[in-house]
Amino acid sequence: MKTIGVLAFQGGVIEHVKKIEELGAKPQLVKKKEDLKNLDGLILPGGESTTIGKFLIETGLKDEILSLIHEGMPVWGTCAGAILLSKNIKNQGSGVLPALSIVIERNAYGSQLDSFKKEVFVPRFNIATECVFIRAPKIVEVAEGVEVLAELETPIAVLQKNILATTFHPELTSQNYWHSFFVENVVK
Ligand SMILES: NC(=O)CC[C@H](N)C(=O)O
Repeated sequence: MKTIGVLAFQGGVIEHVKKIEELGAKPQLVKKKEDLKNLDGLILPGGESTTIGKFLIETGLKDEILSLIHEGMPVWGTCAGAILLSKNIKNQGSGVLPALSIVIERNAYGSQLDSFKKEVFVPRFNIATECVFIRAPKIVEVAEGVEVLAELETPIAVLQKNILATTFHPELTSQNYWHSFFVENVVK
């Protein structure tokens, strides 16, 4: 059985845990270095990227996770998680786990009130998936080697080898397409 970690400092943790269980994999809450042992993949949930970033630095998890990602551990950042993974945050330097070759802009759709839901067709799945955007970032540039999996004017889901990032929250819908893509195809 695959074990999928969920970074559990803050944000949409429980929703990801439920999806992992639904798919028959084993969730593992990650709060300290020991929790990273024997993971097949790791999810960085949405929340507030600056807050989660501070926890990553204070606990020393930042360096551990970054080296695991460089060694090929599959990782998926949703919303704030995608910001943490970005090599370039527009006007703000880089994410705390700068592994993904994109430029991302925080809160690019406006305030909490500008949060929205949209069905977006995903060519790789050949189906439209429901996407929930909450104070979402926008991916404004992708480097060569980064595959765009879904777009809503700008890329909203990208894959670079073992790194998946979505600017929306699939864990807040009743669908499992994105979780099963991560667990079955990104985690091997
Ligand atoms: N839903 C989310 O994860 C929002 C991300 C948040 N706006 C940030 O910049 O960290």
